[in-house]
Amino acid sequence: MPVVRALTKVAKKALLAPGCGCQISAVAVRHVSFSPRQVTSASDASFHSVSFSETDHPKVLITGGLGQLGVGLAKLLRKRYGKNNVILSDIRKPPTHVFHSGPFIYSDILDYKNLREIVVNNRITWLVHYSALLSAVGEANVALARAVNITGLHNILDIAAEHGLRLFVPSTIGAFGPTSPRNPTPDLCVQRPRTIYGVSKVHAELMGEYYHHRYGLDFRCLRYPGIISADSQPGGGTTDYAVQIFHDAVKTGKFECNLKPDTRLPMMYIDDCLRATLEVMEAPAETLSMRTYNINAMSFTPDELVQEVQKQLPDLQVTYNIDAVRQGIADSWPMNFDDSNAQNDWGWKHEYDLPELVQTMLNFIGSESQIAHAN
Ligand SMILES: NC(=O)C1=CN([C@@H]2O[C@H](COP(=O)(O)OP(=O)(O)OC[C@H]3O[C@@H](n4cnc5c(N)ncnc54)[C@H](O)[C@@H]3O)[C@@H](O)[C@H]2O)C=CC1
Ligand SMILES: CC(=O)[C@H](N)C(=O)O
Repeated sequence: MPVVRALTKVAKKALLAPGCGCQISAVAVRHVSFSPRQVTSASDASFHSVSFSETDHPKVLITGGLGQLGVGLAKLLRKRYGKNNVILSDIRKPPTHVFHSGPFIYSDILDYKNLREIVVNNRITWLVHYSALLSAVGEANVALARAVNITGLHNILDIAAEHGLRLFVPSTIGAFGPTSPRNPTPDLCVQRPRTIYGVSKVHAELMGEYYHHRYGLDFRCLRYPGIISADSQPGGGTTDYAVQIFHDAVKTGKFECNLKPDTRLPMMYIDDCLRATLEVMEAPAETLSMRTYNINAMSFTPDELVQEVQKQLPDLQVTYNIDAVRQGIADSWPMNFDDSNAQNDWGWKHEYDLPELVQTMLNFIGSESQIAHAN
């Protein structure tokens, strides 16, 4: 079956799925083979370039891949689809071990033509779009955050639509604001975030869903909680304290927390986050009643985290020096996340709660620091 016809069939099916805005299906299906961006070559203007057969391994490109999450995701996907089928990209220079662990390529998401060239030359079928400025660094540089998180996303959406890619874009607890229900926060509710990061992520959710309905783009999005990892550093967010505490506890026995002790936020261990990403990317389209899902694991305050860490390291000393910007952001975010739709639709279930998280983090960082001392 020619690819455009097949895609039209898929788009029709998607449009007829529950929650899909069926009343506009005739219009949307009629437009499914048009590219959202005017391109110079007529051959680029439809979904002809790459077709993804379910029996093949996907060919994956990860943007912003040198941040907290990208290297871990590449490792997981390479194990599953083969080393050369997953390309990491970023604008930074990769550390030696990352450079030697599989394909890496320079890609600035603000350079549309370069991005298109990478997708075409490498016959990319899945795109995981991780490039972003996070909440705290975004507030410190709004113009750059707007460019990377909004203009960059437009490039990604257009390239994904033109080349028939399956596109994953993460959203965040930061896509909610002070007028959202905070305990728990459901998938569908008021979203009026007060950070450029949150505004850009709501924009990404809405644009991705619009391209899905309008052009048949296979857009998939998870709203991540704050992610906690041992072997990668966070990139300037509000939830970073929950990673830093482990490093400081092991290395110095002292930790200065920049959020108030009773600030409750949803959090997740990185292995759960990356597995959820893989699972939603592999989920059959017909199981997805929505295209943007909350995912949840645990929820804790700095005080609760400190108490759990002190069960292992009783001498840990903690002081509080509140960062007004981060505290303001945290006070506007969800305290608990409702992920029942992800559980019901594609079987999401987290594995790590607070005790397992703390044990795993301390084991990892403790053994790393022993190795460092021995060398
Ligand atoms: N880490 C977390 O706790 C959470 C992360 N997320 C989302 O997951 C994604 C990945 O997050 P992290 O790895 O933590 O972010 P990060 O801040 O650690 O890494 C982002 C990467 O984007 C790259 N980048 C910046 N400008 C770029 C450009 N013009 N072109 C290409 N790359 C560019 C940076 O060099 C950096 O390596 C982001 O979209 C973030 O919003 C969502 C919720 C929680
Ligand atoms: C929860 C996030 O999106 C991120 N970690 C941040 O704090 O900005």
